[in-house]
Amino acid sequence: MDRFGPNAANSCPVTPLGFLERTATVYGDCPSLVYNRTVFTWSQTHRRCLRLASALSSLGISPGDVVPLQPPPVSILGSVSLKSDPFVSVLAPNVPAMYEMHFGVPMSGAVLNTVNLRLDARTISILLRHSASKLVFVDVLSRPLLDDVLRLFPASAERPRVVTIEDPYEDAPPLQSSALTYEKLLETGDPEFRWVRPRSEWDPMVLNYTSGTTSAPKGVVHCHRGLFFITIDSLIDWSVPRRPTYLWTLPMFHANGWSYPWGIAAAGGVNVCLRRFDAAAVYAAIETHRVTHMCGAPVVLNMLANAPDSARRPLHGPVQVLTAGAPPPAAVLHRTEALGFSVSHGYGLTETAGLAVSCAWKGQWDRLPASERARLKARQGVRCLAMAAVDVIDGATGESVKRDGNTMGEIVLRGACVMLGYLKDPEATAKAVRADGWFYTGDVGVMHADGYVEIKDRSKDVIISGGENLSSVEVESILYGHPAVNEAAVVARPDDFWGETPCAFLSLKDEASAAPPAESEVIAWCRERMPHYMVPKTVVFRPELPKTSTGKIQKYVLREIAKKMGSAARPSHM
Ligand SMILES: Nc1ncnc2c1ncn2[C@@H]1O[C@H](COP(=O)(O)OP(=O)(O)OP(=O)(O)O)[C@@H](O)[C@H]1O
Repeated sequence: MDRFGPNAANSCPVTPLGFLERTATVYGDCPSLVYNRTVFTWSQTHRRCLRLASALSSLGISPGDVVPLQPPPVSILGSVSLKSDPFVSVLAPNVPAMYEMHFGVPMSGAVLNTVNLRLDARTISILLRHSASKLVFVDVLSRPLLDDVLRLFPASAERPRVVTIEDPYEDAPPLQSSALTYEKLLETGDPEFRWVRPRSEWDPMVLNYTSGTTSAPKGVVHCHRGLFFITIDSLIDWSVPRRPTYLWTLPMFHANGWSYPWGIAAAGGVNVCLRRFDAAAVYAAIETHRVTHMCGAPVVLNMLANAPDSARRPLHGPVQVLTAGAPPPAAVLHRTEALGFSVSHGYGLTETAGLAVSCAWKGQWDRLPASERARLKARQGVRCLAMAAVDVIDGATGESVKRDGNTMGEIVLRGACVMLGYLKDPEATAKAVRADGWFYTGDVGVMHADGYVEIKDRSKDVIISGGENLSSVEVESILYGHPAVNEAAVVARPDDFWGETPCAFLSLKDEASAAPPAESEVIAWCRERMPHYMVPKTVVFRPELPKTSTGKIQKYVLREIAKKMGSAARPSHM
């Protein structure tokens, strides 16, 4: 047999950036993006992204061998050298420029860093300095936030150049005429620019900081190859057809919107951009644009399911909703599906750039009662096609746990979309990506007999009561079934006798405010539905539960509150 290997024709680096050119050829006249009254076609989006790449490249950002055809006027761009640190950060909601940057920035050879704009100024200033960003794009409404961020830079630190993204639909204080704006920058770019292809598919393409749910955010770096695989996988796994109408309810700054900016381009779909949203805005956008697809954390499903009648509109047809990012309680899935949404559930991390595992649906499950369907759908599922493997392993032995849906272990993953590593943090990288070939997620789960994985907790959230490991997620999912409960989070409260006991923090639905349940009622309700050791011994009502900027409940904040409560009085009845 001949010995074949890679050759010049089959080993060109893969990248999701190439999807744009193809889509502009096929769907050039079709709408690519809608934002208020602004509508672009795919050929316009393609040219705008090339302009952006060209303009950035003239700032000296590209690897050095690309000469811009029309050098921009120096007076507009000033002088800035981005050669040594090619990170370009952006602080913006889901507006057209944010979408274009997912192509235009890496097409210039730079690495895109989308910063969560709900973070506080201190954290953002740390992230910008950590990534040594030399250029920051900022949404016009976030200018005051960025000013605060820059004020926190030490006097000796180099400040990034700022480019403001204006918005004709928003009232914002006028900018100085000398200010560099996104559109001015684009005007300097060449729409025929030959974009900078990666020299290797392992070249970094994006940097994303994790949500900071369990600790300080970590800078996750992904390469072209990983993003190419996850993008294609995300389309196949969710069965996204050609030309979907996709509503941007998931922030693009959250793990690059699970890689759907590139995915919707690949499918030639319409990106419906929303700067801000609530239930009424989402229902209205679905009706106006005849949305077919949208993504959101379970908190978004909860918002849709618990929306007042005045905010709701009947759905025109099937709307596919993909949820991930936190455990979706079965009760919330059930309620959302009852409204006509077709919900798919997946699991992923910033470190996998999107969904690596999904609850692949089996036809025979359609015949089950709705509550049973929701229970099955709340499981995280099986590996997506492009992933090599997922397993749940015992921390001590490194062996797979029993497939009994009961034995807990750490969820580990292997596949092309696993990150390159954490920026400037070799220690954390080595802890997460180990020599045994697994990426350690830090999530605790079980493997069911049918090969489906289910998350039981994050390792830091597991409650150990009387020596028994107790899944806070399981208790929460039952609490979500209580008719008065809007949101539930269960954390450990220290206990002199049991070590820890479950403490439930609840926010109630608006309609329950007239006759809110008492703590004892909730406890009694739980005792009828779960083993006694799992029943919360304390119930705390709050108007709202604290959340991270990506909508995840901040359990560490609640854990601190529970810790301060000290040990509960020793129960006599257990
Ligand atoms: N379908 C899901 N069900 C349960 N949990 C999920 C699901 N999808 C994601 N998660 C949780 O979200 C985590 C990934 O979230 P993300 O990458 O946004 O940062 P974070 O882990 O919240 O923040 P940090 O790592 O800084 O604490 C997973 O490790 C898991 O705990």
